[in-house]
Formats: sequence, structure tokens, C-alpha cells
Amino acid sequence: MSAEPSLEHLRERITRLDEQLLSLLAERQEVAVAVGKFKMTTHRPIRDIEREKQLLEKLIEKGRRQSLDSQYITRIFQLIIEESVLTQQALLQKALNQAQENSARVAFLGPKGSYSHLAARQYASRHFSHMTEVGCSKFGDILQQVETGLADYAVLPLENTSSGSINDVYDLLQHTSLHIVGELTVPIDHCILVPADTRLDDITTVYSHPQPFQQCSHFLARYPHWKIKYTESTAAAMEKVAELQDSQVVALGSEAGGNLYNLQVLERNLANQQQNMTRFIILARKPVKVSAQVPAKTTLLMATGQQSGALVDALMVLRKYGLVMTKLESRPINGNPWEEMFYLDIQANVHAEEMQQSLEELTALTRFVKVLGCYPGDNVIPVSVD
Ligand SMILES: C=C(O[C@@H]1C=C(C(=O)O)C=C[C@H]1O)C(=O)O
Repeated sequence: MSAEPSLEHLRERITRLDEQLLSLLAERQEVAVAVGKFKMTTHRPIRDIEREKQLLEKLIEKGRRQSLDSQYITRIFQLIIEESVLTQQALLQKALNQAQENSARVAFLGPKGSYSHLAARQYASRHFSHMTEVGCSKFGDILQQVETGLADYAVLPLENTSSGSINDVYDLLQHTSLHIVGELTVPIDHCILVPADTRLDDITTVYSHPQPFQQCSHFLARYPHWKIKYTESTAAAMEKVAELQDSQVVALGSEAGGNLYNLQVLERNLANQQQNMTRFIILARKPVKVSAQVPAKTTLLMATGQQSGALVDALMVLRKYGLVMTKLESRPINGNPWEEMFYLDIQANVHAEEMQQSLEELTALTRFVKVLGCYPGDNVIPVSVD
């Protein structure tokens, strides 16, 4: 009689396989770094879409023969390739900017566990071997820490796919002396975090930052009796809920953050948009050079005159030079009622000929233009095979 393998035995096998996967991922990443070094000396672009397509095609084919779903293979390898591309980008950037920082002081919103904290950690893991965390309680303080030299980098959320632009941050950018040196897009999965066993119907009070409340407004509309309490960050909400230990009082925030406060997930994936993501920017006192081998983004701040068609005229300059604008945002100018400041993200390196020509023409055409920063784009658009 052959005995069925025990659950324990099966789980041991899974654990061993996961460890092997991990070692293989680390080995692949090492090879990607070697490829990055090769590209550095041969001046080849980091991304090779054709190679990625061929890889994926073969993997899907081989996977199919082993009964693995093509969507599953695609998702996994898109993620692996993204990590490989971003690691190579960071390598080139470090060499170009002769960055010798092994350690950096990074300022972000909130105590440990906030989304900004998770973003800061993610950025630091790719760029520095050690990060000193500088948690701040206000967006303005984050910039000030770096402006005054108490920190080296500022991490700020700029826009979210559910709630749109974060206006307070845009307004602060008008007055900062710092430069944008990087961007980072982080998936945001809002969860109801609880200190003890509870049911949704038993909840009376929810703590969080205004942003998650906005991003989860459809879900929250189902529980109109819940009392909404604002905190300065999601981490501050978790801290509060962990301290109160009342099963009727919960926080809205990330699972990873909740783990740090021993809170459990009662409900997840609560944002209005299925793909809820926040784009963060990284700022420093000195601008960075962006290698011509990596995709660059340039962010401009611009005030046009108020004559008819002033904005159209400015945008026509971009069209003339074939520049792609990925974002246009307008914000009021403090003290000048009804006047607007425009923020433009352009897919180009500030040193590219067409960008320099555009800047020259925009300077002549508008009241004010300032380059807020030129930085490597982190949006690695995944290849797919149809
Ligand atoms: C590793 C390389 O760099 C990039 C990353 C790839 C990968 O991780 O498989 C494939 C192609 C490139 O876009 C490479 O060129 O081979």
C-alpha cells in the first residue's frame, strides 16, 4: 500500500523549489549586470525589444509543452525583465554620474510603513547599499530636509491612477531649489487593516491619510456609517490603530506597512481603479546626467502669457521638434488669481538637440520656463507576444 505524501512533506518540496527559483533569479540578475557592463563599454541601448520578444516567445512555447499557462509565463517574465532593465539603468547612471554614495539619507512622508516609506526603500535598494531613513510628517518638511542638507534625497508622491495629481506636491515644486533625479511607480494595494478578529459590519471608525480615502471612495460608499478619521500618513493611522487595539477601529493602508504594526488584512484591493499605482519622484540638490542609452524624461515648469492661444503656441513647439508629452498639469499661481503654472513631462533627454531647441523657443515665447529635472524613466513598457 503506497502511502500518500503528507502535507508537511509536500510543503517541504515547495519550499526547496522556491529556494532554487530564488537562487536562479539571483544568478540571472548577476548576468544582467554583466550585460549592463558590456553595454556601458559598447554604448548600446539598455533595452532590446527584439531580444525580449524572442525570449518570451520561446518561453511561452516551452511553457505550453509543460502545461504552463501563457498569461502566467508572460506576467512572470515581464516582471523579471523589468527588474533586469531597471538594474542595468541604475548601473549606467551610477557610472555616468560617478556616484560613490554607498549610503544615503532619504526623506519621505510618514513613520515606517507608509507607502512613501516603501517607495523610498525600493528606490534605495536599487541605488545605494545602505539607506538612513528620515521620516517626515509633512510634504514641505521632506523638501526642506534635503534643501538644508539634513538629507540627501526626497521621495514625494506626485500622481495616482485613481485619485489623480497630488496638488500639494505640485505646488511645492514651484518653490524648491531641488532637482528631480528619478521616478518610481509603485503598485498601491489598499487594505483594511485590523488589530484583532473582526467583521466589516462591526467596524465603526477608519483611520488613514486623505489620499487612500479618495482612492477607495467606491468601496467606502458601501459603509456610510463608518467614521472617517484623517491622519498625516497611512503609517500614522496604523500606529494609532495598533495602539488602540479596538476591533471596531481599523486603518486603511498597505499590507507590508500593516505587518510592521502587527495588523492583519481583513479586505484587500479596495481602490476605485483595478490598477492602482502611485508615481513618486526623487529629488536631490544636484541634477543628474542621464545616459543616452536609457530612456529619459524631462519635467518642465512653465508660465505662459494670458493671450489667446498661449498654451497652444507653446505645445506647437514640442510638436515641431517631435517631442512626446506624457503629462500636462496646471496649478494656480499663488498671488496671481486665474493665472496658471503648467507642469510638462516630456519623453526626452534635456541635452538632446530637439529638447535644447525647444527650450530656446519656449523661453522666447513664454513668461517663464524652468527645467525641474531630467531623469531616467522607470516605465519599462512590457513586451508581449500575441
Ligand atoms: C539582459 C539584456 O538587457 C535587457 C534585458 C533583457 C532580459 O532581462 O532578458 C533582455 C533584453 C534587454 O532589453 C540583454 O540585452 O540581453
